[in-house]
Amino acid sequence: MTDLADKKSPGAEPQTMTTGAILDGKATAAEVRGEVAALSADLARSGRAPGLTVVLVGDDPASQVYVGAKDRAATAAGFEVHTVRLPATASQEEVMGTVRSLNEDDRVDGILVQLPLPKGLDSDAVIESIDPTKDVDGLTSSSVAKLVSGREGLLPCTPAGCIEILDRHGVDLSGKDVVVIGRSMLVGKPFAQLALARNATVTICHSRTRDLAAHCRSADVIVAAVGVPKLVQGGWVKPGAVVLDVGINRGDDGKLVGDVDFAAASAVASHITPVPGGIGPMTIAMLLANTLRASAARQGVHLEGRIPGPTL
Ligand SMILES: Nc1nc(=O)c2c([nH]1)NC[C@@H]1CN(c3ccc(C(=O)N[C@@H](CCC(=O)O)C(=O)O)cc3)C=[N+]21
Repeated sequence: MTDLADKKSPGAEPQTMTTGAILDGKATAAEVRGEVAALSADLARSGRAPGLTVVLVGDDPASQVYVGAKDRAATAAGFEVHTVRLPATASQEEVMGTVRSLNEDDRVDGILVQLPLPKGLDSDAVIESIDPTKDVDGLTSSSVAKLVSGREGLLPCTPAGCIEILDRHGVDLSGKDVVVIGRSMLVGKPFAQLALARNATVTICHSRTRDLAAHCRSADVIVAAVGVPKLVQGGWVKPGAVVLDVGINRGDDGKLVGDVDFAAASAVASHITPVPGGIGPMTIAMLLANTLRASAARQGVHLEGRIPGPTL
């Protein structure tokens, strides 16, 4: 964690405003990945290393970048990683057939189908075809049902990464007013469920919300996950609030920008995640943790309690 107050030049006026601490997702994710790598080595000694297969359909440039990052991180953690590449013209049956053969492959502990799929493919049906015990993205209806009903299961990686970075910095959600901006199945809805399980009071805002700024101004924690560059302004953040920026928007200059105006929000927030270097790296770290968990379960090895990441 970097305290912004440390960056003052010598002799500067003492800071009277709330100074935000940057929640360093890159460093926190590295810590998680190190723990996963050590457990992965234990597992490899007693049986075999965790196996992750990523299914990439088409040639979306952003997806190529993300899949490359997942592959490198999983390889560095000692996993057996494979990427199955299918052309953008692949049929529904070809994609689902690929998933079914991975379901039956004993060396594959985790299956991740990179989203979004090319137009014309039914991604819900593809996701549903994943064996729930191998659903390291936590997106199948089986995983969603477990999350909503409070039973242990594989949690979606981005929301899990949000909780994990808070846990590792001593930020407790119990009793807090949490505002989630965005209602996607990948982030907004599952994060709201996790925050609820941590006893937060949760409001989910979306495109039809009448006064988003007012909701944000009253929030103790803001989670921005809509994909609108710099939507959350500094004046929307209550002094001392916690801000998690899940937005990954590519600007015209090619640079990444989040859903939060970081410069303005970081002056008032108590803790804030940057983009890049915030929730993105945590997402990948949680994918590794989920794959490790799935692999230990498949191999009948009890690592529970030692695997990083939130549980219900
Ligand atoms: N089935 C599926 N599961 C996913 O989890 C999934 C997906 N599909 N489709 C796309 C989104 C996006 N996503 C990211 C993961 C890491 C970074 C990440 O590490 N970003 C770096 C920067 C990377 C860069 O420079 O482009 C950072 O924020 O610091 C970003 C985005 C996972 N997703």
